[in-house]
Amino acid sequence: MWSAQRKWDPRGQHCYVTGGSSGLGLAVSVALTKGGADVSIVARNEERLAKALAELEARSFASIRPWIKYRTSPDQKLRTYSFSLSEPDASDAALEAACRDHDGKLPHAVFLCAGSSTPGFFVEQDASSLQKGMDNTYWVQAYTALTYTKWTVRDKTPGKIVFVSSLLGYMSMIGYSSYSPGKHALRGLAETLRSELLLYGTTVHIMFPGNIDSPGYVEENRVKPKITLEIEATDKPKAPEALAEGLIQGVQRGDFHIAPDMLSNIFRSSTLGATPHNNLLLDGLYATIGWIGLPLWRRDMDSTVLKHRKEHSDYLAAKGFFK
Ligand SMILES: NC(=O)C1=CN([C@@H]2O[C@H](COP(=O)(O)OP(=O)(O)OC[C@H]3O[C@@H](n4cnc5c(N)ncnc54)[C@H](OP(=O)(O)O)[C@@H]3O)[C@@H](O)[C@H]2O)C=CC1
Ligand SMILES: CCCCCCCCCCCCCCCC(=O)[C@@H](N)CO
Repeated sequence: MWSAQRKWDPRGQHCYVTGGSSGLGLAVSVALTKGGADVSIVARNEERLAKALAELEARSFASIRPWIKYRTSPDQKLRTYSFSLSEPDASDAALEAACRDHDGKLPHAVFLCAGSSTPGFFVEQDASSLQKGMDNTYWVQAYTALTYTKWTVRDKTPGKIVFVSSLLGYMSMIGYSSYSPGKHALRGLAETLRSELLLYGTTVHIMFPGNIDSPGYVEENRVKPKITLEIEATDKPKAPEALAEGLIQGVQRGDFHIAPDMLSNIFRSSTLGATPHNNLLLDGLYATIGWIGLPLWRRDMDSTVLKHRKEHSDYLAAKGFFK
């Protein structure tokens, strides 16, 4: 048969979604619930977790089965767990709690959507804010991946790990010194694991989305430098639901690097290295667009930054930076 591998089907699978109480993670949780999966959501804030669960359990009077909106069966287990995933012990405890509710069995797949961004100028950072940056990009996903890998190997069950990086895991620019490094680090981790976890039959994916129209995006924009906002304006935020669909389709196609839109594909194809292609022909096309377009874009961005010198200096002076 030509269609050698069957498409991944969430039905009946236990999916563990970190950051599932908001934005992309919530949209992924909804999509997986619609797909018939058991969904375990992990995040910190209990109120938001409760709201997310209410959303998953929402009823719709428009559907043929008027009491159910997303569920495909009354047997689906939809659960939430409050843990801080930037701590190693709490990450283990969260996974353990979700296993406990599934007869001790590990999730079939982990969707690592948790993360956050606090943009700002590098000169305004300190050791603690840079470390927090790594906590909220890299460690918040890496600890779970580590424990999940150990436990699946121990149980001799193959797993599935899906990381969420960002366009800022392919490139970077002014304002992202506390965020972009951790998102690049996730790429390095995913690349290592794609290779190493072949030993155990565990599959690894990583997505690189641009701006997401999420509560987290609203939050980060409150502190985002004006110049960063200006440069980013090209990348209109996308609906979490559309990106969640792109994420799940990418997993189903077996893409290692999941690029949910044109920009993501351009950056992906321009920085492939030894990363597997998604589509040899199209990747060549995207790389060509990038080869021409990216240097022009970067030159334009550099001149925008340079034009901002005076305003930036005034800003630092007003903050008392020079005294
Ligand atoms: N927003 C954007 O423009 C972009 C975002 N991304 C990435 O996509 C992912 C989703 O972003 P977005 O949809 O904006 O998400 P939101 O900021 O809307 O939600 C983030 C989720 O992660 C949880 N979370 C954050 N930190 C922790 C932690 N330490 N422990 C446990 N849970 C945590 C939050 O819950 P709680 O706070 O209650 O713990 C919440 O459920 C993130 O990894 C983000 O970096 C990538 C590209 C663009
Ligand atoms: C032909 C080539 C054209 C290139 C145009 C490139 C435009 C890029 C815009 C930058 C978008 C930054 C997204 C940040 C997402 C993110 O992770 C943050 N929201 C988190 O803080």
